[in-house]
Amino acid sequence: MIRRVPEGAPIVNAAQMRAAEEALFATGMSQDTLMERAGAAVAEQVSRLAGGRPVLVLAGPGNNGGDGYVVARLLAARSVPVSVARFGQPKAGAAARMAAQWDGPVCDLIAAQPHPVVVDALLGIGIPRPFDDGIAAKLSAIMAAAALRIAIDLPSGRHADTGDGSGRADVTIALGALKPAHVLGEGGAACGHILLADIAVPVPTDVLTIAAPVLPKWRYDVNKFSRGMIAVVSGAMPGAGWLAGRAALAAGAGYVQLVGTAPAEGAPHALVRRTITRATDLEAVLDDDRIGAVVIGPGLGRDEDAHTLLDIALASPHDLVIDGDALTLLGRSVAERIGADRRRVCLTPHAGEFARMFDSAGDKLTATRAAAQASGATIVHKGPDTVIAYPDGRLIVSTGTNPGLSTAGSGDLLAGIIGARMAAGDGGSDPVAAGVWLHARAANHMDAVFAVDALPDRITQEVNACPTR
Ligand SMILES: NC(=O)C1=CN([C@@H]2O[C@H](COP(=O)(O)OP(=O)(O)OC[C@H]3O[C@@H](n4cnc5c(N)ncnc54)[C@H](OP(=O)(O)O)[C@@H]3O)[C@@H](O)[C@H]2O)[C@@H](O)CC1
Ligand SMILES: [K+]
Repeated sequence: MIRRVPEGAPIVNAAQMRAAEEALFATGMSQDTLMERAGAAVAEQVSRLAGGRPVLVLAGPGNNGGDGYVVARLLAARSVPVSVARFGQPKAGAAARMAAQWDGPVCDLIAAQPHPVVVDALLGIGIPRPFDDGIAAKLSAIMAAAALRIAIDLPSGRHADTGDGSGRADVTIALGALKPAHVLGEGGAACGHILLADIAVPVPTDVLTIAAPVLPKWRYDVNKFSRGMIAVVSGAMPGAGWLAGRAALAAGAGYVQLVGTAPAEGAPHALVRRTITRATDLEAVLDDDRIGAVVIGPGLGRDEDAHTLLDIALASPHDLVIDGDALTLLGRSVAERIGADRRRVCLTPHAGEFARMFDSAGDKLTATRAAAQASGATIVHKGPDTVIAYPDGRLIVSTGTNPGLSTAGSGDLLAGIIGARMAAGDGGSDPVAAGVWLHARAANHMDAVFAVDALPDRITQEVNACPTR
């Protein structure tokens, strides 16, 4: 299943969400009004998704439970069959006032009967404590019997900032903004499809989910160099370099050179093969100011030649995409090796490579942002939750991608696509995010199992479908 996650949506942690709500309350808005607004947005979605099936709302003691009582009332007003299973006494304030307005069927959670549609309003962004054994068993029976589980804000039991915990849902309706739990790791997967309810709470943040890119428009006099000339440095395993080069062509590059000491037999004809006799010959190949970006790392190996090739690429003035073995060769000296000059450097580590270069303790958003700021590079920290961090502190998260992308060669394609977009010139949206989006989008249009050799054609279709500016 490919999870749907809203594009270009803000992501904030629980403390930031509370601060945003407090700022709104300080302008005179009441908590009841905001809760009514949240409940209305959720009820609208639940009534659409339930399709007339009976709904059970599980209402907890906090404001998440308060939202649940509003949802129950608004569903009943739409003639949806609905009842409430209460967990704990609603706390004083808006939650208690909303509970008092529910005059429909209600029972204690422990006595609840199975329903086809369950709305989980037990716990939201409050810090969750584990449920006691009886409640946990009842909850899991109710959830297992439901055909559709819709969580308000978070699947109850998940920690908003980390996603740790045990709740699950088929659909999660995030209120006001996404939280890290919606996008990171196992917690993200546990949320199912994510809908974002706009409850008009301004949430200032520089962390967003990825959005469809706008690509730069070609000038009337476009040529193969201005479309983007890429040098893909190929190493001990030339197949990886071919994949990167093939993906660069697929993503719109005008001229892709595959440079390496191993003869590139069998590579697609559209790739310009430059077989060099010694690794040091790379210097002459890169002495070409038409080159828009150099991709190095896929299949590079870690031998002496690999070191030489990487040294030469780093010494060149070109924008760089550094992937695979080249990341491992850089290791902890990445910041000093890539230097602080004005060219753009993009590093594309998976979790293991990231840990060899940077401190990976803590959550992925914080660790990736710190790494980008320390190195001055844009970092694509790959995984089921790919985090792109820019040196200025911004973060973009790509999640919900076809798990079929987790295969050897997939990262080689990504490096090539990003290289192509970096070399394509200015005018569109950020080239690194564009590359990540194209890669994920192409994969989402494939079946669950596919060979990466088949992906470039799909990448081209995605490029052609993108708007230009
Ligand atoms: N702020 C606003 O105006 C708006 C907020 N909105 C909504 O509010 C939600 C946040 O509300 P919230 O802060 O009340 O936290 P929430 O997660 O509902 O409850 C925490 C409570 O649960 C309790 N508890 C925890 N674990 C437990 C356990 N195992 N067993 C028993 N109890 C347990 C915990 O108890 P404690 O640990 O404090 O003893 C605490 O009392 C947010 O997600 C959104 O849905 C929207 O309406 C928009 C307007
Ligand atoms: K919930």
